[in-house]
Amino acid sequence: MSRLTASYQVYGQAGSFEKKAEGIALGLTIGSWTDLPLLEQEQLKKHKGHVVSVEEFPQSPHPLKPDAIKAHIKVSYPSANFSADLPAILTTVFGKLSLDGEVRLLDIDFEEGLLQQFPGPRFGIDGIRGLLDVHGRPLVMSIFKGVIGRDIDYLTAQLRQQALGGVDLVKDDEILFDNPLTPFEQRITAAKQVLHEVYSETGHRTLYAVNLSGRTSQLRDKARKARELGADALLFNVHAYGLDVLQELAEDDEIALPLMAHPAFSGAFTSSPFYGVAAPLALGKLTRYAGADFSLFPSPYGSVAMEKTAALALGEQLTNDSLLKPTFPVPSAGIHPGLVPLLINDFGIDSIINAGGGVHGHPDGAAGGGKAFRQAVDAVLQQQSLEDASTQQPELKTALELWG
Ligand SMILES: CSCCC(=O)C(=O)COP(=O)(O)O
Ligand SMILES: [Mg+2]
Repeated sequence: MSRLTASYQVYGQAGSFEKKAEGIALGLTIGSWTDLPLLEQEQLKKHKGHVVSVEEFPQSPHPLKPDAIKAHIKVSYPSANFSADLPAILTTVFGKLSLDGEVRLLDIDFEEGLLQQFPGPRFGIDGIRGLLDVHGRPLVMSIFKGVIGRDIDYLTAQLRQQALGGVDLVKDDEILFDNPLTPFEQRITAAKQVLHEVYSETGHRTLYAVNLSGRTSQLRDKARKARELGADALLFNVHAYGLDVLQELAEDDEIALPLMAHPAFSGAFTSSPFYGVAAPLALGKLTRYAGADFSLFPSPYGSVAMEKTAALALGEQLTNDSLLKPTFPVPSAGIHPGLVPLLINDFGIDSIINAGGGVHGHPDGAAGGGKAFRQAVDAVLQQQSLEDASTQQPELKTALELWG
């Protein structure tokens, strides 16, 4: 019978972890069974969790509890216990356990048969590159900024400047919801027109990811309408809605648009070193399994930084060999052109350089900001230092003078 294996981090006294692990394996599956008649025990055994391993780390004491050390526990669960969907899987491996003191879900290992039940990205990295016809370099994305309370003319003017800067994608800020000044459908049609104009003038193609928002029951129809209107991609605050909602959108052939997962709200359950879910699992593996073509997350060196090993592991989960297509890693927040060499070094060419303030805050405006990023990318690919490249590239020079 196939099984699913979950890895946990716990703290406790050395030597206490086998019992703790058995408690999890039993507690999350058949509960107490020892007092039941033999026949029933046999029947229930098929459904019991198994302790796979227990590893103690005496060199990692708890920072606040003198007696406690860290341990990793692995428990496997029979797939007969759950249906093949993320709500059932998450409830099985970390349902009530998530409420039971200092325990953190580090990873879930899906066997191939179970993994095949998940869609993964519809487009993946190659599919997105194909839409843009951009290969061999990281993509550059910018974010609308300061458009709340502004009308559609303001939004399209800002979009035009971003596209003229040569960025490959522009996304809504995740905090722009449906509103009377820039309604969802009008954003799509107006953006389409502007981006077509820029393409006619310059030959440069930019895609726009509109924020799919509102009540869950409306999302499918809104997303289908977006497709009818010619939307390029959908931004989605997946962790505010839940991964299964993303999966529903990803599997819908009448939507069939690239899906961009925003990390909003995920810090609430990924940030603690003691509780919650590890970011590489939540924003990496599971976001990919549920069907995101892009996953945004805090880079290790921007304004909202994620610890570097976690950010690198997250990028790895999005792109490693799998039955499923890879998801574009989008390390974000506080990004400026001076960080491009680090970003490419850490996340590779198959990643997206994403900036809001680093584009709009450029003294030459958003067009200048976009150009500075593209110039920084070209310099890195030509193995030139940004300083050297900036002698020939005025927008990059200005950005480096401003942000370093
Ligand atoms: C925390 S990752 C999400 C990035 C994001 O949504 C954003 O608005 C970043 O803006 P910035 O001005 O920091 O580039
Ligand atoms: Mg944002």
